[in-house]
Amino acid sequence: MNIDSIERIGVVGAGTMGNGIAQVCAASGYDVVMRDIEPEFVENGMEAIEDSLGRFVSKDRLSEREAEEATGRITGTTDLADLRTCDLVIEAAVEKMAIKREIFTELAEITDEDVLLATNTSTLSITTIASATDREERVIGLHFMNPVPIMEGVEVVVGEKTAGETVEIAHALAAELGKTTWESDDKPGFVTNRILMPWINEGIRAFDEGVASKEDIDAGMELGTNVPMGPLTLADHIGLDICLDASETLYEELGDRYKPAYLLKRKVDAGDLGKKTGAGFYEYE
Ligand SMILES: NC(=O)c1ccc[n+]([C@@H]2O[C@H](COP(=O)([O-])OP(=O)(O)OC[C@H]3O[C@@H](n4cnc5c(N)ncnc54)[C@H](O)[C@@H]3O)[C@@H](O)[C@H]2O)c1
Repeated sequence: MNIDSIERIGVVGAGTMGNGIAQVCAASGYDVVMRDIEPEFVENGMEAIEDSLGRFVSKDRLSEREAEEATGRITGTTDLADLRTCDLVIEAAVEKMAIKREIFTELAEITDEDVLLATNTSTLSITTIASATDREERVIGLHFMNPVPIMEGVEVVVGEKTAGETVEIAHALAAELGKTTWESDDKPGFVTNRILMPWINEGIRAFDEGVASKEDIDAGMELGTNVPMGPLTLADHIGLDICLDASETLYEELGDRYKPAYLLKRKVDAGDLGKKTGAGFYEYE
């Protein structure tokens, strides 16, 4: 198995992330089979893809024909067995360990043994998901960012038993989709959500405790720290259920993370205050 042998990609889940992943795969020339549990969810996913491709066409970033061809490469289904001929599967169903494990067990049963199984989980352990299969070395985290067609980054998450070859294919696939990757070990929340979720929760808490209006909390973070969206707007974009599931996993695994970091105190005591002293976490000329 190598990147050139991948022609057909299965996507499990047709929600916010699943339909975005299906879209970028199809727009990059892959045949896609997208599965959800109800016909209505599959239809909604297909509509979201058509709308999104339409926006690319109206901004001259895609021709009408390319958009039509991309849509034509996607088949919707409610039957997981329709993914049996896929060369690689990306799971983007709900953020529940029991459901993901069930899906992975079934995927391992229906697909060829060398097929790579990736999960888009935000926080859950790749190793635990992989252990529901008989091919742990071929299971990996491919954590796309929302909205998938717009965001350039993909986090590659390496489980305890993920093989080097699987990691290589994951990076190569992301590159084929026009994405840029970074790698994380299989630790709760990986790089992104381990840092993002406490930030979102602190924004929600600040609002709840009357620090400022929700508009002013978002404006403060946007204008004050140069992020494109404040925490409350971003939480709405991600989906509050997804944020809660992710936060619960982090809380369960990592506990109270709000005390000043030990390393922060040590750096300050050492006089490494950042750019102004020439060294902080990075070194400056
Ligand atoms: N929303 C985000 O910003 C974001 C970003 C990165 C990763 N993720 C992760 O991506 C995954 C999907 O999140 P989402 O935001 O697309 O959620 P969503 O609620 O929009 O969509 C989830 C979809 O999965 C479907 N589903 C449930 N059980 C299924 C099954 N057994 N088989 C197939 N489909 C099933 C649901 O019907 C729903 O349509 C989660 O693991 C989430 O943590 C989300």
